[in-house]
Amino acid sequence: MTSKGPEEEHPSVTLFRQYLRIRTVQPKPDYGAAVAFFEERAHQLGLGCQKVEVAPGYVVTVLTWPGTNPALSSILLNSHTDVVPVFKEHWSHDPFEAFKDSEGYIYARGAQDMKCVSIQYLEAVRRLKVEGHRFPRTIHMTFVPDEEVGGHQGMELFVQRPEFQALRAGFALDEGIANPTDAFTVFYSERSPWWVRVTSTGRPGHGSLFIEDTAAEKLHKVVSSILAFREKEWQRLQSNPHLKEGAVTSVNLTKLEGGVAYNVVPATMSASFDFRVAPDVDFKAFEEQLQSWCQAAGEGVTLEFAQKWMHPQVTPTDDSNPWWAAFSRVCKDMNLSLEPEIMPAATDSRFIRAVGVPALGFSPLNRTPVLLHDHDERLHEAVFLRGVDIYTRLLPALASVPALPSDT
Ligand SMILES: CSCC[C@H](NC=O)C(=O)O
Ligand SMILES: [Zn+2]
Ligand SMILES: [Zn+2]
Repeated sequence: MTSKGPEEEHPSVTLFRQYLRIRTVQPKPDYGAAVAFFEERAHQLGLGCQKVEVAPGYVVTVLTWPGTNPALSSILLNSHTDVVPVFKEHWSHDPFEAFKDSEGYIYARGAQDMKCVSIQYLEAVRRLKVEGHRFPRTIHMTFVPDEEVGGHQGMELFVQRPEFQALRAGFALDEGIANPTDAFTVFYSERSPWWVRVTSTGRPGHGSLFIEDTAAEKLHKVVSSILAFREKEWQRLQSNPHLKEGAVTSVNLTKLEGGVAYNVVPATMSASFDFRVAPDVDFKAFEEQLQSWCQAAGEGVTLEFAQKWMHPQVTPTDDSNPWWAAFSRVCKDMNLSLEPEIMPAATDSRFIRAVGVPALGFSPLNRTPVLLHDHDERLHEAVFLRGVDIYTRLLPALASVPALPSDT
């Protein structure tokens, strides 16, 4: 694939690169610049623009293209504006310069996750508007803060607000993950994040003695139980070619804390785990399992949750779901092959589905190595532009889904 010279760059690519240069990087994203960028887009495209401050300094920007039949529920196109931090020394190019190499690869934090999608939505809407189309259903684009740190000051608050209700969303698209093959991955559910800290307390004393009932011994037991469970889930995934990563429960030990000196046996130690619980798990039984591992380790071992998502939802991927029918029909017509999966990580889709709005996680990026959150995150401009084509076909179909019982 060759790229055009800068003077011939496709204007959608130029806009994408402009957005990539806005430093909405955690932990201190420049949200003000992003909001101003989308307000400007609304102005240029002749779209409605609403700013909803869900928490001080956390604004959700909503761009609206009204449909011809306001009685129908709307299509929600969601994207988050923040991006994860970088390790600059590991990048071939400045991650906030949106450098394009001679082959057409654009290097930038957010190139895949998910600034591409925000601009692809906008450019598809622009094309359709320029061509003079109108569709029955209203299309809302929401640009939300805070997803990369859990969405608690973003979509989680927004879905509870009257402004969200007023959008009357019937169906949503949100982010997916790139696929290195010819196929496109589409996510119909997500694993639930459970962040668990196990704290063990025990007898302290001199480091030279055989102290009994130490915090470390008991913590070790819990760690062993949990890592044995991890191995079991890993084997289950490995041994069944039909299972994808998101269909089993994963866990990683991500933090160990405690201790003050080599020769002081500490009274407290803790271990933190990032669990991602598969949607078909019995959540109550699973929590009891965690508690019983703690109890089995001995007295004084407790657990607390830093995240505990309890509302997994599945968006049906069969023709009983008219949104899926419309989505998959377009993909079929365009000869795109789809791989429906459960999202291994957590996105804002979980908040959308939890308030009863069916959602698909879809980033139209095939033939692209998975580089989200990685060094040298990049996207080829041709793949980006193909994604605009795909939304240009998807939006008319979704915004023309005939009236549904749920619309009334
Ligand atoms: C559990 S809130 C954190 C959300 C985060 N989302 C994207 O990476 C994730 O770790 O999945
Ligand atoms: Zn993302
Ligand atoms: Zn991310």
